[in-house]
Parts: sequence; C-alpha cells; structure tokens
Amino acid sequence: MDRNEHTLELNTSHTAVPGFLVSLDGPSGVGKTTTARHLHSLLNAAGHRTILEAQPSDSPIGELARHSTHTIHGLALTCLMAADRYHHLATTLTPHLLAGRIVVCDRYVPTAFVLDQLDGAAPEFIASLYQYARPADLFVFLTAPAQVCAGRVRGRGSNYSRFHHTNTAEAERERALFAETAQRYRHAGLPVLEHSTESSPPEVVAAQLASRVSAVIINRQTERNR
Ligand SMILES: Nc1ncnc2c1ncn2[C@@H]1O[C@H](COP(=O)(O)OP(=O)(O)O)[C@@H](O)[C@H]1O
Ligand SMILES: Cc1cn([C@H]2C[C@H](O)[C@@H](COP(=O)(O)OP(=O)(O)O)O2)c(=O)[nH]c1=O
Repeated sequence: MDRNEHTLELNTSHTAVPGFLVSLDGPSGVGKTTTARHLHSLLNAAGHRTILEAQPSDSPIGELARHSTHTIHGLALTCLMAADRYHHLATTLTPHLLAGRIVVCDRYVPTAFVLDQLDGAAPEFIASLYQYARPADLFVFLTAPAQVCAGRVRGRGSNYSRFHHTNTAEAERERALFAETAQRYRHAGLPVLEHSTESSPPEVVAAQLASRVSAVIINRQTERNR
C-alpha cells in the first residue's frame, strides 16, 4: 500500500453518522452542476431529505477561492481551497449530516487531487492535507471524453476560472487525472461510482444516477437498522 492509499483509508468513523454525503466530481463541463441540481430534486421527490451544496462554497473564503484562480497559484491556491473545504465541512456539511440529511455536493476532495496536481502539488501533500476531511459516503465521478467536455465548456461561455478548459489537450489531462483519482479511491476501498454523461440528456443522466445512488442509500440505511 502506498502512502496516499493509507491516508485515504484512515478516516472511516463517519459511517456511524446518520446522514449521507454524495460527492460529484469530474472535469469541467462534464455536467456536475446540471446533474447535481436534477439529482437533488429527484432524491427529494423519492422521499430522501436532500440538501444541495457546492465547493468552492458560498462563504467569503469560497467566493475568494472561486474568483482567484488567475491571481493565486500553486500551493497558495491549494491551501485556500482546503481552508474553504474545512470551513464548509465544519459550518454546513457536518451539521446537515448530523441532522440525518442527504447532502449532494458539487465537487469535493477528489477535485483537489486533480486540480491541485495540475497546479504542481504532489499527491502525497494533497492526501496529507485532507487526512481530517470526512470521506464521502459515495464518491460519484462523472465521465465524458475530453472533446465533449471542452465543447460544453465553450458552449456554456462565462468561463472565469483558469480550470475551465476549452482546449481539448488540457481537457484530456484533466480527464485522465480524474480517471486516475477514481482508481486511487477504488484501490483504497472507498465507495466509487463512475457515471457517463456523454450520450444522454441531463434529465436522463440524472434519473439513471438517482436510481443508482438511491440503491446505495437504502442499502446503508438497512445496514444501520440491523
Ligand atoms: N448530459 C448532458 N448532455 C449534454 N449537455 C450537458 C449535459 N450535462 C450538462 N450539459 C451542458 O454542459 C455544460 C456544462 O455543464 P455544467 O453542469 O456547468 O458542468 P460542470 O459543472 O461539470 O462544469 C452546460 O451548458 C450544460 O447545460
Ligand atoms: C473545489 C475546487 C475548485 N477549484 C476551481 C475549479 C473551478 O473551475 C473553480 C470555480 O469553481 P466553480 O465556480 O464551482 O466552477 P465549476 O463549474 O468549474 O465547478 O474553482 C479548484 O481549483 N480546486 C478545488 O478544490
């Protein structure tokens, strides 16, 4: 086992907490925000008390992080994103989870493994930085080919972040790092679900994902009630 896998495995006491954290990660333009919104509605409609959150968060730290990718680089940006993530966990995610809610989070720690590496941070450093962050109960990785993601980013417009890749070569580097990160998480025994957004419209992608996510939530609830 290498050091990253070890660090990823350390923190598993969260499974005793009543709520359920579903994270959605994947390359820019893959459809995280669109899918997360649909998933939130579908899970609520299915009777799960669900909250929609996103990272960077809407706190002052998150707003600074979101709009600083052109002015803050490297380890400074890595640490700013981590400060936002720990603050978001303490002030928002953990209270919702303790109240037994399902939280859908648009980006979580897996994004750090990709974007912070693109900005020069070593994976060992990223793993160590997040050793105290509660793992998600289900890590969803949305997938699509790089040219599809880059095309969607171009079509969406309003690309204020350095990580909104419109160029297929950059999008491919990002896609490959997300695939590697999903593999790293799987290897560490964490619950990973990969779901393609390539060939179906957002409502269909989200409906298929909602039924996969619901099954995992119900399974967890059954285990807890045993
Ligand atoms: N399944 C899909 N099929 C086609 N287009 C999609 C799909 N999901 C999202 N989109 C579109 O792709 C663009 C990027 O989606 P968005 O949710 O903003 O991605 P992300 O949050 O991953 O950057 C948006 O214009 C959105 O409407
Ligand atoms: C959560 C997170 C976001 N970011 C960057 C990626 C995003 O392009 C940027 C702004 O986030 P956001 O406004 O949510 O855009 P996106 O739709 O791409 O998620 O912040 C990081 O660099 N590291 C992180 O850990």
